[in-house]
Amino acid sequence: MRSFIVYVLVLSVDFVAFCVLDDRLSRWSDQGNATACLCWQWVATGIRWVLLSGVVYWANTGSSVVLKRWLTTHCLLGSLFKTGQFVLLGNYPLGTAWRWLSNVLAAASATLFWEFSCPDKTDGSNGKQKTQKARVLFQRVILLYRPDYLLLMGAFIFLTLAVLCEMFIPFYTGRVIDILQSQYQWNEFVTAILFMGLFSLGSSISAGCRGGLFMCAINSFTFRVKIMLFRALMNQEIGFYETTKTGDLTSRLSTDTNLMARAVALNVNVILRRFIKTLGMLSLMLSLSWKLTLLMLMETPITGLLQNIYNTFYQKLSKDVQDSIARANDAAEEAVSGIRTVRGFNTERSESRRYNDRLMDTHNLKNRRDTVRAVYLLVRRITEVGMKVAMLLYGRLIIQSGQMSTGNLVSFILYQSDLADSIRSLIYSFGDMLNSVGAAGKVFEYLDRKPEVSTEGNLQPDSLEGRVQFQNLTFSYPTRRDQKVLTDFSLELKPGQMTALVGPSGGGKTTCVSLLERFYQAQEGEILLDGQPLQTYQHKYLHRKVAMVGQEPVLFSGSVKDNITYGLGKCDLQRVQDAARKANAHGFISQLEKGYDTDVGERGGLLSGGQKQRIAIARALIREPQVLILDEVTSCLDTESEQAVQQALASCPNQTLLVVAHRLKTIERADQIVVIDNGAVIEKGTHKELMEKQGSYYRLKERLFTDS
Ligand SMILES: Nc1ncnc2c1ncn2[C@@H]1O[C@H](COP(=O)(O)OP(=O)(O)OP(=O)(O)O)[C@@H](O)[C@H]1O
Repeated sequence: MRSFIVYVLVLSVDFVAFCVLDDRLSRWSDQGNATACLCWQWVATGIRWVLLSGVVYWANTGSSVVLKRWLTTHCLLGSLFKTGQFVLLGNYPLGTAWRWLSNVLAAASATLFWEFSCPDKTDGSNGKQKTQKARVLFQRVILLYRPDYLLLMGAFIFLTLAVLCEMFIPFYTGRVIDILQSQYQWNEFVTAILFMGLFSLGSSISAGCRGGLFMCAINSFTFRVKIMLFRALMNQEIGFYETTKTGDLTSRLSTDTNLMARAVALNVNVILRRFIKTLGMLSLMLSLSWKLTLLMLMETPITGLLQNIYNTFYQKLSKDVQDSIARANDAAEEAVSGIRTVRGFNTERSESRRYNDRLMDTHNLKNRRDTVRAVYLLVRRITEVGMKVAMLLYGRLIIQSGQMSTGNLVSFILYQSDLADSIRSLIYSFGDMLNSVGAAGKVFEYLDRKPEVSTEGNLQPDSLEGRVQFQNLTFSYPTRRDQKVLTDFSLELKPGQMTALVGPSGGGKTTCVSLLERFYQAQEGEILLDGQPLQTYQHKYLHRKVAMVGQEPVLFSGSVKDNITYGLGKCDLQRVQDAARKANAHGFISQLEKGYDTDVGERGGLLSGGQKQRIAIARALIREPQVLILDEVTSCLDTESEQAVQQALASCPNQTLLVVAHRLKTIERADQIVVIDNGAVIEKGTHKELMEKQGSYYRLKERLFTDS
């Protein structure tokens, strides 16, 4: 309400001041002294500005930036407008009230333009920080381009050449028209045509070279960044993958790296090209007619405002479309990768519906985005036509007064449409560049991310006993920080001994294994291997010495041999076969069509669950680990295979063996059975001891192992 009163007060004071000052202005005008009129106009502007600022200061409206800007624009614009009018026409065709109203409207649109195009950077630190961040990101992208500087430099040279050549084509078109209109000399005409042809050819060749070099630079940049990003992602801890959506990661790798490459090469290409062209064309246009140029430049703020409003809406909607496409892709990927479950539960229709709904979202968003674009194009065309009409009318005037030839007007109009395109494209590319730099920000976020579970240890002792101590571990998963899975958990695994973890489902057995594999970092306590904290060991060394076979063994596409030697590089076949024999896998592998060279299919899809499990065991055994972890491995194995595997494991007397098992046979022969429930050890001992005790293990045995 207070602001409203202030605005009304300011407008009233302004109206009175305007009337009084305008009276004086009219008198100068009546005397026909245009120069004195213009000078008085500027003096009046100063007086009004001081007066209105005084009112705002007196009303103590705080630091209303919009009001101050409006005031300045409101006072200044009239004078600027009239100066332009004076320069172009030299008279004042409007009455006092109309002039005041046109002043108000012009100032309001200028303020709006100001607000949209240059959001306040001093108002809050946010805008400033954003710009600064964009600048830093941009610099980083440029630095990443370092290996391609030569290509970029070549591209920029061709860019400049292409633009220079392009600029002279309309000029010579106008000349040819002028020559044709006069009693021309044949050689004059041929020379003009020849120049036009030469400049066209030069522009095409240079543009081609420029495009090629830029594309080369972009491709090589994208290739490098993708590799860097993938490497950085591979180093992240498991928790990172649990908290980040797969769709996000793939879109960083595919879309954002491309956008980032475009940020510099394509946008800078466009911006520079357009900038050089704009400057060149402006100087050529000024030389043709500075009055027409001035008139034409009046379109720029309107074009800028339109483009800026459009960019804001369009970019937001484009982002929404991207997100919705990612959601639709997620739904499709989930259904395809879980097709067996989908079929098993007869959910084909509901999965199709889910995908359909998400696609529908994308479709609606795309429609909205395209409508915004259509409206923008319509308004833009109307503005363009309006400006063209104004220019032709004014052009007629100056041709009639002999200040310009027809050919020059044709050249000018050709330049004008090009210039309008250049300015629009400059504004768009600038917005797009900021957008692309935003994508770069997301890529850098992952590139800079330090994994929470460090892999930077460097301890690699020659011999390892394999004594593992879990010391007072407290742990909760990154996705559920408030739910403690292990509380003050302590346990020792002795070398040469087999420890079996048992307990009700969800008790925390697999969590212990995951911590020993360093998939996660406990919040409190630590795990020692031979008395040294696990994180001090070198990453590669640790995973050679501590090997695990998980609940659901994952194989990668490739041969059986590739999968067994996974991560070891070259290994001779004998070693591979020995490991396969220990895992009771050699028999079935030998019967496969190509033996160890047989392809296992994507994720090992061409093998049975038990076969995959045995290959996974062979993959762990070939490393001859000092600590071997088997997490419910035997669940997929038949009794015969299980016995064979047990025997093989018994043949490594010094190995520390940690087994999570549900089969009594596996557990019975363990040196130590540990019952885990609710993230804590509730009972410990040999099978015999625990049975005699008739505690948790005894009850668990009754409940869980009766099938054995
Ligand atoms: N990645 C995860 N993120 C969040 N919570 C998890 C995760 N994995 C397991 N949990 C939770 O941690 C608890 C312990 O799970 P854990 O897998 O260690 O149990 P378990 O004893 O191995 O069970 P099971 O015998 O069924 O395999 C459970 O409550 C489970 O829901």
